[in-house]
Amino acid sequence: MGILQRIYDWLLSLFWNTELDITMIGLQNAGKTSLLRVLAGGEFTIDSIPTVGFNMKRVQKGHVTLKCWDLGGQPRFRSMWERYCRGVNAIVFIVDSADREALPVAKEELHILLEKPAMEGIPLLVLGNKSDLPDHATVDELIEALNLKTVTHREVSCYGISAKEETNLDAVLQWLIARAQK
Ligand SMILES: Nc1nc2c(ncn2[C@@H]2O[C@H](COP(=O)(O)OP(=O)(O)OP(=O)(O)O)[C@@H](O)[C@H]2O)c(=O)[nH]1
Ligand SMILES: [Mg+2]
Repeated sequence: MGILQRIYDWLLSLFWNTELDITMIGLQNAGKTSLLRVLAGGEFTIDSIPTVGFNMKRVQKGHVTLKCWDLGGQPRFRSMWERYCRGVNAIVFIVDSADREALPVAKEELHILLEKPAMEGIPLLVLGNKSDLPDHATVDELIEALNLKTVTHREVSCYGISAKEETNLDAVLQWLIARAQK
């Protein structure tokens, strides 16, 4: 590549490339790491290893780079969620929609986090993952179970997805990329 072309590309990236910070949280086994792997163009694996601490991947979509922080969901890692959610462009809260017994704990952890003053106004995308499994909770059921109607002073959306079958992932990317226009 010629030097002029390289300077031109560099200038273009300065003006056009927007990087968004996204943090993915949720209880263990919800599918955060699986979702991020698939969004980044990788293969879905059934034997995904529980995340110790955190994991970061960049997802490039046109002129927008999504810098995604995927945090561990086991109880011992939940206290660090707040630190990684401060100042981000969006929080993605993922639940296993087929594990109805885990929803009360998920609701509690979500609301504990959102009540923190530093979380005020940060857009929230709630994803009910594993829609490929039988008897999964619908979006309406998730809105109810997670008490999402009480979440105010921020943008909130809730989608049903499957990282495994790659269902509805375009909607997820569209929603995240739209945070760049705000
Ligand atoms: N059927 C089905 N299984 C899924 C889906 N997404 C993830 N899984 C499985 O769920 C399990 C947990 O996935 P992970 O991505 O490791 O979950 P995590 O939320 O990152 O868990 P922690 O890192 O411990 O917080 C793995 O066995 C995945 O294969 C999905 O859409 N459908
Ligand atoms: Mg993980």
